[in-house]
Amino acid sequence: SLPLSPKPPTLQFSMATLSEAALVAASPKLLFRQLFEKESSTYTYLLADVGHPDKPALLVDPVDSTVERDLKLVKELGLKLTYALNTHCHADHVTGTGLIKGKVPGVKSVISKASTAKADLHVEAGDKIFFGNLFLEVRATPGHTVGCVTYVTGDGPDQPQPRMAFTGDTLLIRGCGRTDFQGGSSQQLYKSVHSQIFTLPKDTFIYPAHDYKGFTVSTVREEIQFNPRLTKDEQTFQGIMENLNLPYPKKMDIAVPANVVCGLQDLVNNV
Ligand SMILES: N[C@@H](CCC(=O)N[C@@H](CSS)C(=O)NCC(=O)O)C(=O)O
Repeated sequence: SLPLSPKPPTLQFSMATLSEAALVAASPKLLFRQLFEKESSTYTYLLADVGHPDKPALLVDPVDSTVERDLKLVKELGLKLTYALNTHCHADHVTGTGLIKGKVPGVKSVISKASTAKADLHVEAGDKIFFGNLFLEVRATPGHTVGCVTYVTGDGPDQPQPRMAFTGDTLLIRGCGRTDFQGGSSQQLYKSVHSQIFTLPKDTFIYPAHDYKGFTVSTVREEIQFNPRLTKDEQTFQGIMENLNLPYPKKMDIAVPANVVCGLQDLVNNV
């Protein structure tokens, strides 16, 4: 008789084989897009409740130079943009929130109260920003700037699972925001990340405002394990932050004054 040929291996994919961060947040209602602005390596996020008849949407951290692209996408997808949010007063690029307000009547700009920047809505820890039946919860995460917040998708039966945290510059993938200007404090940043982000469920997705190495998404579990700065004890972390020796952002002198007035330095009355 013929020798039995070995059975070809069957292909098996399990949750354990795939990187957790490669999975997309599961919600039949949430439309989610991650958009990139190359010059400042900034991520803008579009979220919408497509289970709601109006398809209300919001943008997190839009950039002035990519507003046209973002609004074209919003239109193509038939969404109704209701909010344009900033995680903080950015120092490296001009926010797109002011421009968006001028182009889409009714959109409200949002930033933290602690930022002292102009906006239609000033949020604080614990506030909820609803778009349709979905919402973002506000967590105060000062340290990169005094007014930094992290927006986290809601905790509830109809909200996206796993949760998603839009961390701005507080927590970057395998990094974190610098703490050497705009009221920055490495002590505060360490506390913010450990108390407000690392305490979220481990499968929570981390979506930062920047990435300089080509990463797109991480999870709380991954950052607790692999973040080269925030896995250290607080004293070592402070030493790391004091010795980053990063040059100031090239656009800082333009960006900060513009962003305190919603990105519209010359049109203060329109904010
Ligand atoms: N080269 C860029 C600015 C790069 C930079 O400083 N990034 C900030 C966030 S934007 S204020 C940061 O916190 N970086 C942390 C890090 O470890 O890189 C430019 O000129 O715009």
